[in-house]
Amino acid sequence: MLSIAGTDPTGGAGTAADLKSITAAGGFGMAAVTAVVAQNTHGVSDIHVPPAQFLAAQLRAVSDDVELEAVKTGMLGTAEIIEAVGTWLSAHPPRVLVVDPVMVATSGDRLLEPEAEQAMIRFCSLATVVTPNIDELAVLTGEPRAHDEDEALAQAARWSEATGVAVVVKTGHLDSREVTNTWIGTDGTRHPVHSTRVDTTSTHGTGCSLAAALATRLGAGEDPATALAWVTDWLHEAILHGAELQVGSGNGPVDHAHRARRLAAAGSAAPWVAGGAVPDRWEQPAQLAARATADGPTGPAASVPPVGPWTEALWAAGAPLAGAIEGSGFVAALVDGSLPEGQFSFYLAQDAHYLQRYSRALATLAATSEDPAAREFWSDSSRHCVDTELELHRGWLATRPDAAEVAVSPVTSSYTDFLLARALGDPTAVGAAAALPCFWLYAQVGASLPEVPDEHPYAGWLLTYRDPTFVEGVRGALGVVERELGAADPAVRAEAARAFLLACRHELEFFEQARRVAPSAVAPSPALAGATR
Ligand SMILES: Nc1ncnc2c1ncn2[C@@H]1O[C@H](COP(=O)(O)OP(=O)(O)OP(=O)(O)O)[C@@H](O)[C@H]1O
Ligand SMILES: Cc1ncc(CO)c(N)n1
Repeated sequence: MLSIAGTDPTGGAGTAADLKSITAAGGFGMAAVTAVVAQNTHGVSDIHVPPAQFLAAQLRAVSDDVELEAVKTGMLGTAEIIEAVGTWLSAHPPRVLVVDPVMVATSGDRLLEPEAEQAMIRFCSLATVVTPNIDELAVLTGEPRAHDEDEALAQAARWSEATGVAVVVKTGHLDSREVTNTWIGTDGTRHPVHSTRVDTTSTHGTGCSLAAALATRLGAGEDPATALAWVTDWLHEAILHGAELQVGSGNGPVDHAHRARRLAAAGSAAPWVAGGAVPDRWEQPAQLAARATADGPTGPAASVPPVGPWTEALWAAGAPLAGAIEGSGFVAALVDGSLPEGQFSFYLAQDAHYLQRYSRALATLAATSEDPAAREFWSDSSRHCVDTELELHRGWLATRPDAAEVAVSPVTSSYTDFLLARALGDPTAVGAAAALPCFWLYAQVGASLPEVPDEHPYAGWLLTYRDPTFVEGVRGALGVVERELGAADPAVRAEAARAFLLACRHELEFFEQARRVAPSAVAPSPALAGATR
């Protein structure tokens, strides 16, 4: 996959952004340089354009040796450069050509000579797809700048029909809470991909990154809707975490590698509970908390407080995981409402599988507990799972048949198999401690907002887990676990603490799993999306 673009020595835009984006999208990146640009996060200070013959020599060096899947062009700078690239492309037409008609940088600096605009407009007709921002779309079409998305879509559709080139309409420059990228096919078909706006100044190079990643996915054979959904989702994460890079003091770059790092961490086979985190024999409550907090973060206070020394020690040991859940991408987006609907649907479909199995684990605890109060509690909870709690799931999934059909995932089955094994094969103190995080940590997330606004897209979910009946259930579970631990042998108690911590970690994995599948696996089919939006 070849990028033909200018440079950015601070790594945020141009060929540097393209190579990082191509890598992130799963391709092998190559780059031919059109212009050497002295720029940083504050803007462009100088541009050196090497002779056009020299670019032609670079391109020949590539095509003499390498067969390309796709080409992306960015900053072309001058009419001579545009012509050199056009000549080379005509001799070596790639299967996929994405043209990002770069004219003006986010900083406002011109990256194309004004007299080269007409050449750029003609050049665009060579493309499979062009990715103009709102201002560039106006230049391309020779029409006034679109005021809103509908106007931009109509402009793009007219231009696309006339030229036979597809357009991705990007609403990044419009003032809206949603940012939508829409693929407009030459026959007028539309594939909208919705994303939420990130309040950030780290958007240097977003246009380059989108175009390069899109070319890579299309070059790999993905259809336009699937490719654009992947790119938009990946770029959203890169923008969201761009500021953490702390690169420059102006408009910073996006973090192209954030997803790769997150997935690498998720793939780690390191043990979830370190050897020695739990004593072999747990004799005194403080033994556990002391070990768990000696070398790690402490975490938030429990929204439903512990009911005695044993559950207090469990919270202290599990609190870093409660903190990790609170700060996880999935839960943070669920709580602030920016979670893509497809991810929520995937999560909820898995949770429906989970609750069916969880209810069996609770019924097992009801059957094996000697204490009549515990028996009654587990039995009520088992039923509550499948009647009341699952109502939420049934309601949501009834209108999303594609999500409702998703089979049980490996993360869901490893959690539920673990719970069932603890309930079926271990002393009841262990089974009870394993079942506790599902109550306790859900109440924790349910309580994260002081108030749930009516228009919150996931209000139903948040309200379920802050409901007084649910919180009462959490207290019930805490009471049972406190008594079970108090009565247990120290070795069994230690097993119970281990099971509790493992279950906390399973909870984190369970929430995060929806961010580890491709958007095409969690979103409704494109046809359905078109019909429902
Ligand atoms: N603030 C934001 N929040 C969420 N997504 C954004 C934001 N800004 C940009 N994007 C994403 O990046 C894509 C490209 O952004 P934009 O429309 O700003 O392109 P551009 O102007 O060509 O970029 P460039 O600054 O590189 O020239 C958008 O379509 C959108 O997917
Ligand atoms: C080289 C280059 N290409 C594109 C852009 C647009 O962001 C930029 N700033 N620099």
